[in-house]
Amino acid sequence: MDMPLYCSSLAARVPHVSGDGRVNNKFASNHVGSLFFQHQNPPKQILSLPKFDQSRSSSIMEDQKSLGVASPEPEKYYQELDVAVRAVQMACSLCQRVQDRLISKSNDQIQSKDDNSPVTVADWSVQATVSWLLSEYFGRKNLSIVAEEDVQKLSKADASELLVAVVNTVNECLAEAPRFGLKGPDKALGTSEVLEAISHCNSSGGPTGRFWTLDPVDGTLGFVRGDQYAIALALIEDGDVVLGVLGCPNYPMRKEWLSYHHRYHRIITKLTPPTSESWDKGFVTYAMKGSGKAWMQPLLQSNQKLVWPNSARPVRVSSIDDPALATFCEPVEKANSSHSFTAGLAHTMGLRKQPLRVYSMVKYAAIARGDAEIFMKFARAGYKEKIWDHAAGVVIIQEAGGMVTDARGQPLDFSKGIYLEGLDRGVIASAGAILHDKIISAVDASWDSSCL
Ligand SMILES: Nc1ncnc2c1ncn2[C@@H]1O[C@H](COP(=O)(O)OS(=O)(=O)O)[C@@H](OP(=O)(O)O)[C@H]1O
Ligand SMILES: [Mg+2]
Ligand SMILES: [Mg+2]
Ligand SMILES: [Mg+2]
Repeated sequence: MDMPLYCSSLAARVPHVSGDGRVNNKFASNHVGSLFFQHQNPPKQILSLPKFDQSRSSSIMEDQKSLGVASPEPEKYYQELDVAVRAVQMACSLCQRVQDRLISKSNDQIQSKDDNSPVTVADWSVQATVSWLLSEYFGRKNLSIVAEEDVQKLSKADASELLVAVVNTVNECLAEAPRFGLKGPDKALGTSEVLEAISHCNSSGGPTGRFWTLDPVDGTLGFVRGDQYAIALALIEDGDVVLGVLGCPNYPMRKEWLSYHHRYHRIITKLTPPTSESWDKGFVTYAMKGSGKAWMQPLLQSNQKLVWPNSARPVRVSSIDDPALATFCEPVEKANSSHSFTAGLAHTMGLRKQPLRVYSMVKYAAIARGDAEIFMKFARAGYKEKIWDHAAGVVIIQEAGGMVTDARGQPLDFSKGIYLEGLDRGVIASAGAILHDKIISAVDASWDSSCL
């Protein structure tokens, strides 16, 4: 039986890092477990690290060798991965609560940004919560985060109700931190602390050093429609995505329900709407670059405590390489990706199944866990893809055995700031090289006659 990458608990002793980045040695008292070891020479910000199981590490490294995967330093990112998975679990729980409220009563917690795209209490609240947690664990001073949202709208005079809703949602979520094995604040955060946590995520990334990238709610349109959405967190070092964590709170138990759309279900799927019990399954999937493995763990239920590895199991891409048997997914909105172009590609390469149109990076998760074989996105000319919309999904698919490139077969470049600069035409993800080559050839054959 495969084991998750590591199985220590972060929960035992956590340094308290104050707002200005100083560690004040105040350890959490309300944590579960005690599997920590003390570093001989503690690094500046982090005084304790999760216990690293050396015997497990060797077997991971052997697995990697047999897969031909170059092994990086195995324990380098374990603490980051541990905090990131727990933070995304918390964010999933936050989003589920907010989505339930949004769906049950229409209210003004859905706003439009300047580009007319939606943003909600959940987008700002997740960004504040994850930013606050990362600051606590890794020190605010050296923490760089590139994330989607800013405080412009929230800081306006007429947004006071919205801001109160965000502050309350953040505090409601952070109060639950101990259940997820993390330390929350000693007292509820004030408005300025919440705004500060959101606006701290204003890094612009780049080719050197380490930064996180966060899409607090990816597929906000799906989120407000009660449909699929994802929470995406990745760590990028010297331009490479080294960790990816994707929370998919509405991922259904049966993959057929992925194509279920609340508004159109009768016409499109002819499936009976799933009950909330079976619909709201969800999971968090994650991977560390070079490990040769990707994992998924179920969402924590309201009566549970997160005990690592929380029943994690490995995920692997599909072995299907015959286009006639493959399923491809793409964005729901035509405005985000040309459906007519992908329909032409599908015809050219012999894809027979109907496209699976799903909101958000859930599409990346679907490929990683073998529920679909291809993801394609061809945005209109002039649109520049942002790093937070792809980083987590890319490393998870790659470690699960799949491929992600642009339409020239080049890797996506996360080293050029907030955009995927130099992206050739579109993003293609697949379960393996045979399908991938066929898609790239089909794009080449169809591109000149397309209107993109
Ligand atoms: N015009 C245009 N073209 C291409 N892409 C765009 C465009 N506008 C927005 N976006 C980005 O698409 C993200 C949502 O992607 P999805 O795959 O979920 O699209 S869809 O809603 O299913 O159609 C969405 O992410 P979120 O804003 O986090 O939802 C955007 O970053
Ligand atoms: Mg997004
Ligand atoms: Mg978003
Ligand atoms: Mg958005």
